Amino acid sequence: MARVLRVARSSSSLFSFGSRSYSAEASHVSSPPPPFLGARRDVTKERNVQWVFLGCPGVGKGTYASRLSSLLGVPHIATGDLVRDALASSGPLSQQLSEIVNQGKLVSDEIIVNLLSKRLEAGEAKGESGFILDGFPRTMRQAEILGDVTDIDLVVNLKLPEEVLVDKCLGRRTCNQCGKGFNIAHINLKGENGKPGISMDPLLPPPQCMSKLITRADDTEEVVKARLRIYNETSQPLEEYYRSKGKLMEFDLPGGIPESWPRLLEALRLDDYEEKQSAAA
Ligand SMILES: Nc1ncnc2c1ncn2[C@@H]1O[C@H](COP(=O)(O)OP(=O)(O)O)[C@@H](O)[C@H]1O
Repeated sequence: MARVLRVARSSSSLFSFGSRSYSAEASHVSSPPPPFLGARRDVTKERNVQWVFLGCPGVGKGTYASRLSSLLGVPHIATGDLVRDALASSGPLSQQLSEIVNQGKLVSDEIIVNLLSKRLEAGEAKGESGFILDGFPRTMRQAEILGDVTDIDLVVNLKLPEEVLVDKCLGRRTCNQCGKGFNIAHINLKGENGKPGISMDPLLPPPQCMSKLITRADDTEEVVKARLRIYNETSQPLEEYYRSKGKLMEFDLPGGIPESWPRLLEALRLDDYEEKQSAAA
């Protein structure tokens, strides 16, 4: 992060990110857009990447953000994980969050900014630099706050047909021992009206995880549909906001991981990244 982000909680209607305070209502965009560094830039020579992943629930943001973060050596920070960690802890915040999350609603900007600030601050203390944000920003207000405190290089918007998203959310499973994510859904959507079909094999767990799979409490059909509706309402302006800054990269996933991963690396001009890294070492 270019600047240290500190959380200084003030009154209930004011919250802070970095040196700035925000009212819960007012909205503004301050600094002019930073220069577009983008994916074409040689990530080996500059500071670590500061990227954002946008996309509907179930699109696979977590999977691709996590793979890229391992490749680029930057932390993958998923606000959904921060919320689930806070939910798992005891205390009043956990109770407050569980009601919101289990209805598929968004938690307040104040709470999410506080959770993210704390996570970034802890990372900085450990010497982390750069990040791939997954699930943040989710609202225009969050995007404006983020833009006030740091430069985002690139926003990757992952896309899948809506019909696929619900099935993918319902197929999600996590091993409660190793923490890895899997998906048991078989997707086979036929192409129509000029749109290509899409098929995805399930991502099945290894035998040792099979009996330890858990499903997220908010991955029920009703809650997933509510999350998709809320995402569509709040994401449109975000896409436009980043598009107007020349930072948005749209990426239609062509299928499952085996087809999509190499194409995503190509789109990010990272297809020969590993080779370049070992040549430079
Ligand atoms: N940036 C955010 N703003 C508000 N709420 C958030 C944010 N990120 C995560 N959450 C909360 O955590 C829940 C789970 O988030 P996530 O794991 O990103 O799920 P999804 O599958 O919907 O992308 C969301 O439904 C929401 O309640």
